[in-house]
Amino acid sequence: MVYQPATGARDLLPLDVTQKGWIEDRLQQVFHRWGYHRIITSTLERMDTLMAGGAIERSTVIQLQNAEDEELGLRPELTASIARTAVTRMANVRYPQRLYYNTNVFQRTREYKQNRQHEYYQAGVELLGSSGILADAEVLLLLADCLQALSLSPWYIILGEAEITRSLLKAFPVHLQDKVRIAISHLDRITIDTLPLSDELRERAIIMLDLRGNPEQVLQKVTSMGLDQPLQAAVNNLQSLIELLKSSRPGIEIILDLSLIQTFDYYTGIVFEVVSDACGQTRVLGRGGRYDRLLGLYHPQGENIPGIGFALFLEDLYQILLSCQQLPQAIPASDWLVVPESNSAYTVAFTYAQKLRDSNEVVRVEIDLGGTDFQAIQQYARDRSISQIAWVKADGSITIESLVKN
Ligand SMILES: N[C@@H](Cc1c[nH]c[nH+]1)C(=O)O
Repeated sequence: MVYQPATGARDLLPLDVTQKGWIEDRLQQVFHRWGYHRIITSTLERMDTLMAGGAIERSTVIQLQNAEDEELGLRPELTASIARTAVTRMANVRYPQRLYYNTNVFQRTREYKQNRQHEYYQAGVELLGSSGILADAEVLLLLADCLQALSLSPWYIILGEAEITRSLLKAFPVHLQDKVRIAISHLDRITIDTLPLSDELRERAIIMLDLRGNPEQVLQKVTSMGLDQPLQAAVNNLQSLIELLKSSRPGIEIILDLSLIQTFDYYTGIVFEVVSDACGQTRVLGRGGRYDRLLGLYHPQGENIPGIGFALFLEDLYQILLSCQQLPQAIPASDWLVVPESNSAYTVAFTYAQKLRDSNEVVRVEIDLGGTDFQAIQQYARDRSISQIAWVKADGSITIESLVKN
């Protein structure tokens, strides 16, 4: 019998881990440079926590049952868990809180008409306790820094605003809102033409199809739709944010898309995706947005604390960086192979290897475990790109052999 991993689960081998680590290290450095601290929440959550935001479909969660008969699920994303932790476990902290994570998530997808479970990795940030465009801009500029740290140009941000989009959709009959939304987000003019809408509403849907592209033009178009005062204020806010981003990071590419709707539905302000066209691939590398009512759902007194964040998808980053040939092609080589030349040289070999390890924080030292001859040991060291062999004799004498790198 061959033991397989669970369907959709994955094992990462040393080279995969090296390559994933290369991405994670760069992202983590950026998160640290912006003053963010890592948080680790539980992989398992109660289903009611996961679903509280009303954002997660039960069927997409991999569920478990424990002895206490609690309904549990594997987290499909991190924002709900971090919101829960923040308001229950970090009750007396000062805001803003700058948190980041780098971890696995699980989502059940219905590929090939089967229920398949899948494990993915995400790295992201949540900035809690600040509303307003300064916090929005911080998170988007931090995202830009992440992309730069991975040298993934060209890339652009697709920016939307959940509240504006929701308000624009409210004009449509409730039972058609979803259809209109999906048609708009798929640029599907044919569906819009065939839906039972009044001429005025059809006209509105067609204008909405066009609310995507150059920010200045889109803002002008939406303003011309005759918005009420709160909606116009949200549009003005978006305009100020875009100006701030453009002046703080000249050259940043933003596509404004007021039909952008995210999978998770807890967003109350800006929503965004980051897309890269680097190395002949177009990929959505991450997404996020502002959620000012989510923490209130978990707060014992229902107090609302604003939040904004994003998640980057490590698999997509990996795929695009692989085609850019930017990822390490091998696992890190050891620096030393310490070879006891006889049974009585074991102690000396361990002592010498330890001395090497203690001399330098990043040195990698292997011990030869015996059973092969001189030539096989040299061949092993060459194959593994080990740069030096220390031949150790029982009398304590050590001969160092440097291998020329090929
Ligand atoms: N958790 C969201 C991304 C996000 C982080 N913060 C806000 N939004 C997702 O996985 O899509």
